[in-house]
Amino acid sequence: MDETIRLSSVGKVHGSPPNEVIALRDVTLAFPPASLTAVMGPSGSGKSTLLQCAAGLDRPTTGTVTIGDVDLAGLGETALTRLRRDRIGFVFQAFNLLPSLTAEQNVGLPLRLAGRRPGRAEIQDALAEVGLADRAHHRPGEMSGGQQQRVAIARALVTRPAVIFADEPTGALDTTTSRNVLTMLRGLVEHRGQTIVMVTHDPLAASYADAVVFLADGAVADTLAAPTPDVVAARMTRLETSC
Ligand SMILES: Nc1ncnc2c1ncn2[C@@H]1O[C@H](COP(=O)(O)OP(=O)(O)OP(=O)(O)O)[C@@H](O)[C@H]1O
Repeated sequence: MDETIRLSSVGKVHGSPPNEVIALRDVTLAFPPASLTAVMGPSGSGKSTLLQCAAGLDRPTTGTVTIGDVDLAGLGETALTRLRRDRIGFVFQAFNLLPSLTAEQNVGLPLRLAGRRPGRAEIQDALAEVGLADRAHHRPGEMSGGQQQRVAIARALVTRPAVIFADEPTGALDTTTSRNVLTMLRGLVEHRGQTIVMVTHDPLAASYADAVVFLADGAVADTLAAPTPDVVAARMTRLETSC
């Protein structure tokens, strides 16, 4: 089953006249299965809006978003909520784990929200995928930042989503820990065919991606395959100085 995520001529206007802000302009992109895509761009260039529209958290003003052959615009609120819950995983800069729950309970949360009693094996599998099989009974406060982010990634994986959207997943981590988390994300793409779309400001993080999409003023300014940190940094500098 082809589960490519496609944005076709997506535009997004926030607010209403006279305070309209055009956040996305005619964005056409595809995120193919088993790929890691980095989304970069200056502050206010539309990265978060792009993620929100691609994830069905916000509806585009114009254009379409499809996951495989499902057009998100054709879904009512209930169906869209179900699609987000079952087919999309989210990872955030601040981990967003519940502090009073163990790693195992945090990872099981999306299944509980879907009305299912989580199976021990599926939670253990998700924790093993992020190298934390032995931490199932620890609470977030008993783990390092990198370990907490790995629990959050296990939580995103547990529903076997078509795509994981990650908003600055290494933004709160030091360089060494970031590298570990990025290597792990890369491994999920290579070994289990996971599709991941990651917003980042960090050229090093972007260099782990298969492709980088650069946004400027709401439009795709450039794309780069096989990125290296130096080339990414140079393109970012060029974009930041031209806006
Ligand atoms: N709810 C909103 N209402 C009005 N304007 C908004 C809203 N959300 C975003 N914007 C505007 O849309 C534009 C794009 O914002 P967005 O948050 O997508 O950018 P970004 O690239 O993620 O920025 P940053 O890197 O600073 O987080 C900005 O001009 C922003 O001020």
